[in-house]
Amino acid sequence: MSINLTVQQIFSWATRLSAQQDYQALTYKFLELLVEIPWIDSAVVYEIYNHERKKSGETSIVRELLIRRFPLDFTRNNEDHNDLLAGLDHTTDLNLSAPDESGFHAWAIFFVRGSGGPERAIHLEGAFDREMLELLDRLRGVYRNLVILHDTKERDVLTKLPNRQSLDARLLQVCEHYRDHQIIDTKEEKSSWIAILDIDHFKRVNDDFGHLYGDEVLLIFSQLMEKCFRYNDFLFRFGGEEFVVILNLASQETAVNVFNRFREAVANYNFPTVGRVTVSIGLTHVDGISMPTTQLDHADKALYHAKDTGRNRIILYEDMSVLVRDNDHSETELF
Ligand SMILES: Nc1nc2c(ncn2[C@@H]2O[C@H](COP(=O)(O)OP(=O)(O)OP(=O)(O)O)[C@@H](O)[C@H]2O)c(=O)[nH]1
Repeated sequence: MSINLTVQQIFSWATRLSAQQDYQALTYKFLELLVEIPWIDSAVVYEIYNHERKKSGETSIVRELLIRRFPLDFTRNNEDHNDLLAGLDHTTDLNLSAPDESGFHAWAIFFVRGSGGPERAIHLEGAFDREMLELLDRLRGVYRNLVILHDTKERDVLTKLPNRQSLDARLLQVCEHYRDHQIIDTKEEKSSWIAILDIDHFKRVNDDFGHLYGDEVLLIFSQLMEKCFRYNDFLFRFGGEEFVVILNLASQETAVNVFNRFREAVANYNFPTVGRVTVSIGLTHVDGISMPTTQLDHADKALYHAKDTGRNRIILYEDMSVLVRDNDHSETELF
């Protein structure tokens, strides 16, 4: 079997991959190019997040793998990919099935690490000999360099969560989905919700303890988010002490409960040196009619109302009276 990929082709690949605007486009293009290779039958990318969870009532921390298949389908419940990646050697960059009598491997998994974002696993099926694997490793190197570049651009430096720029792209995708699949009844379990989460009196944390402790609060806060929300929710650092969550596959009641649970988790957490911290949350339904900026504006109005009415609470935009919405608007404009 001949490899049929020349140096020029690899160069053209690298050029096409580096022309992609973001991580999503890059990974779509990478998978598209891989399956064009005749000796590759299928190609899938998985994102692997290492989550540490404390079991309730126990003090020991359990490391739990969370694996997302690319691209994440937020309209479906978690598919469990842990089996696929269990038993692999995570200390090397390449795992292989046992070779057949001609020396070909039926599957190969290449890891991509060190980007600051999640670890990626490229799962290839087909028939691979040593020469092909060497070539694939070079392609992995090209992809890895570009993933590092995009993760640096699309993720927040401190918390490693996707940043504001990533939110804009993701929210547009979610809104477009609901434009085609409108959900009017918010009791529907298939709804999505957008929330802005703002740490209360964060200026005081900085003023009383210094910026370094402030940063530590932000970091722990982001880790609590990762522990409390689910596989198919999207988390972002919006900027400063503000974070955004797009919660998927939830009714109104579930959404309010989930955010309340998170609010309590923050209020009950003993932040090192700083002690107790609380969070206010403004929440709204992704309705499939409004523009993404309007949805964010609604969540922001609800957040303002939560701040105005005592903090450490959740306000649902849909529960606010028109009068209160308008009042908050005038305040928003004043500041
Ligand atoms: N340590 C740290 N502080 C930050 C960062 N980004 C923004 N801040 C600080 O966050 C604080 C936000 O303060 P305000 O907007 O006045 O709000 P607040 O004190 O949280 O009060 P409320 O939101 O009304 O409860 C400011 O002091 C910013 O300097 C950061 O990356 N690290």
